[in-house]
Amino acid sequence: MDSSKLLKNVYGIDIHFEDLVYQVNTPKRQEKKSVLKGIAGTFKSGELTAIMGPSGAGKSSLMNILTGMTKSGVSGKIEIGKARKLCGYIMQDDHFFPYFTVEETMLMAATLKISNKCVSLKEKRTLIDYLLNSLKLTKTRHTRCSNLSGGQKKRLSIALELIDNPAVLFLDEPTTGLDSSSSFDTIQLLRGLANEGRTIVCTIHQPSTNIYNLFNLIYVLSAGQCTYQGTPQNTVMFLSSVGLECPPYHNPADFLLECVNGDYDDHTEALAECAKDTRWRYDQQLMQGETGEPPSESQVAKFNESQSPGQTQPQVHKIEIQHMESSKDLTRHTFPPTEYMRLWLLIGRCHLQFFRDWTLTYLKLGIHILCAILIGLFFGDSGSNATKQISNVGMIMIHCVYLWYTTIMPGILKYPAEIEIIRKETFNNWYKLRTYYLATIITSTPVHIIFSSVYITIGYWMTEQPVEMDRFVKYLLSAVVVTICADGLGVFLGTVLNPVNGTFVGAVSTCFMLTFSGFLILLNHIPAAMRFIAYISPLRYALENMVISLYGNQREQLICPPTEFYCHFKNAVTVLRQFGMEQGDFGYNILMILAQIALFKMLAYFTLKRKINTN
Ligand SMILES: Nc1ncnc2c1ncn2[C@@H]1O[C@H](COP(=O)(O)OP(=O)(O)OP(=O)(O)O)[C@@H](O)[C@H]1O
Repeated sequence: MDSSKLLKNVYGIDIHFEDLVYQVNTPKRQEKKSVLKGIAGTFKSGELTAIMGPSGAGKSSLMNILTGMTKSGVSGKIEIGKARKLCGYIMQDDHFFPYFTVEETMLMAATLKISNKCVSLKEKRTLIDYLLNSLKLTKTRHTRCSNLSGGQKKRLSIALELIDNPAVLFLDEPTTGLDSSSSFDTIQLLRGLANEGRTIVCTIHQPSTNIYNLFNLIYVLSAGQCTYQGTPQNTVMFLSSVGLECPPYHNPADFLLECVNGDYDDHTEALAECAKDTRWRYDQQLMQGETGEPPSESQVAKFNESQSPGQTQPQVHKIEIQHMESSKDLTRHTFPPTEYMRLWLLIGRCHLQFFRDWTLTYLKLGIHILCAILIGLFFGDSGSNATKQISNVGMIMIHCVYLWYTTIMPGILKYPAEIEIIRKETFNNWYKLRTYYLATIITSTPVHIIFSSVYITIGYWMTEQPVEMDRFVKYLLSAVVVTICADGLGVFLGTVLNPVNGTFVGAVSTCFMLTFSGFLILLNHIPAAMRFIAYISPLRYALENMVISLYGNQREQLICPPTEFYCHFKNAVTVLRQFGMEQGDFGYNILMILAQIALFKMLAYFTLKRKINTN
C-alpha cells in the first residue's frame, strides 16, 4: 500500500463557535471571572490558524475548550461535535517514555492506534518510514526520546499524532523553546499539513514576519475578546481602519500585539467591534487589489463560489478532501484495535520499559539481595536459637518495614513522572485509562512477587528459620501481599499528592503503621480507644502472620544453647504469648491485607482518572 495515501485521504472539518463564554471561579467564590467573553470564529479545513494574544488573554483556555479538555464553566455553541474523535491535541510540552527510541515510540503509537486488521505491521513500518522522512526524523530513528533536541521532540509529537491521520490538529505553543530556524521549519511543516486538507490550529507567541505570513488565519484574543480574525496580510490594513498605523519596517505581528496589549492606548473595544467583520479573512490582493477596505459582501460571495469547499485560500497541492455531510460519516480511514488487544500491547510496553530502566531492575534486585545478606549476617541463627527470639521477631519487623518502604516510595513517584504522557495518550484516544491502569497492575505485580520472594528467601535460609515448606510458604505469602499493599498505597498517594507531599505522607504513615504493628508497643498495651488504629495497619497483619507462620501450629522446641541456664522462649508458643498473637488467624489476616490492596488500587484508579481529567 502507498503509505502516503493513508495520510492524504483527509476529512475536511470546519470548526465553528459562537457566543463562547468561559467562566472560572475566583478566590471570592461568589464572583466568577469571565476568561472568554462571548467570542465567535471559524477555523476552516485546509487552513493553518494561529491563536495569538497577550499572556493571560485566554488562548490556552480557548484551545482546551475546542479540544474538549475543558468542559465545566463553558457555554455557547461549538460546531465540532463528534468530530472531536478525529482530532489530535499536541500539548505545549513534549512528553515521551525516555527509554524508547523514536522508531519504537512510533511503532507503539501505530500499533495502539491502528488495528493490524486494517493496516498490516509491514505497512505500518512503511508508514513510519514515510512520516519520519517527511518530518526529517530519519536520522534520529534509533535515538532514545530523552536524547532528542527540542525541535526533534516537537516533530516527533506531531509525527505520533499524524499516524492515524487526524482531520484536526490542535497545538499549544508549538514553537516555544525552539530557535527561529526550528520554529520556521515547524510552522512550515504545519502549513504543509493544512494544505493537505486538515484543520490546524495553534497558539503562538510573537512570531517573526516569516512565520506570521505562513498562517492562513490569525485569531487574536485580548482580555477574553476577539480583537482580530483575518489574514496576516490584512493585519496592517485592519489596524489602520481603527486609526492604528503600523510604522514602516515594523513586524505586523509585533505591532498587532503591541496594539492589543494597550501600548498605544486601550483600543480593545474598537478592535473587538471591527473584528466582528469576518471579511478580513479574505486575501485583499487575491480579490480586489489594495483598496484599504475589506472586500464587499458581494465580492466575498463571488469569491466563495469560485472556491471548492474547504478551499478559502489558494491551495498548494491538489488533495483528496472528503467533506462531512453528517456525523454518521465520522469514521477514521483506519480503525483502532480492540481494548483487549491494546491491553496486551501496553503490557508489552510496560515490560520493555521496566527492563530498559536498570534502576528499576538490576539495581533494585541487587540492593534487595545485598540487604537480605546483610540482615542475614546480622541475625545469624536467630531463627533456631531460643535465646534470640525477641531479635528474631525484630528481624521480621525489619523485613516488613524494608519491603514496605522500598515499595511505597517508587509507587508514590511512579505516576507523577508519567502523568503527562498518560494524559496525552488517553486524550488522543491511544487507549482508555482503565486499560493502561490494568496493564501496569498486571506488569508490576509479578515484579513485586519476584523481588520480595528473592529478598525473603535469602533472609529465611540465612537466619535458620524452620525448614518446613508450609511455614516458609505462609511466611513468604504474607511478605508478598504486604509488598503489593505498599505498592497500592504508594500509587494512591502518588495520584492524590505531589511527589514532595506524597513522600512526606508516605513516610509518616509508615511510621504510624510501624508503631501500631504490635512489636514496638504490644497490642494489649495500647489504650482500647486507640487500638482500632492497629487494625488498619497492614504491617500489623503481616507481622502477626509471619510470626504465627514461624511459631504457630505446634512448632517443636527451639534450641537452647548448652551455655544457657534457662531459655524463656524454648517453647515457640511462648513467643506468640509474649506478643499477644496466640489467637492470630492467618487466613483472616491475609484477607484483611487483600481487602486493603483492593481498596487502594480502586481508589488510586479514581484519583488517577480525576488527575488526568483536570488540567
Ligand atoms: N481554571 C481556572 N481557574 C482560574 N483562572 C483561570 C483558569 N483557567 C484560566 N484562568 C485564567 O484565565 C486567564 C487566561 O488563561 P489562559 O491560560 O487561557 O491564558 P493564555 O492566553 O493561554 O496565557 P499564556 O500565553 O500566558 O499561556 C488567566 O488570567 C488565567 O489565570
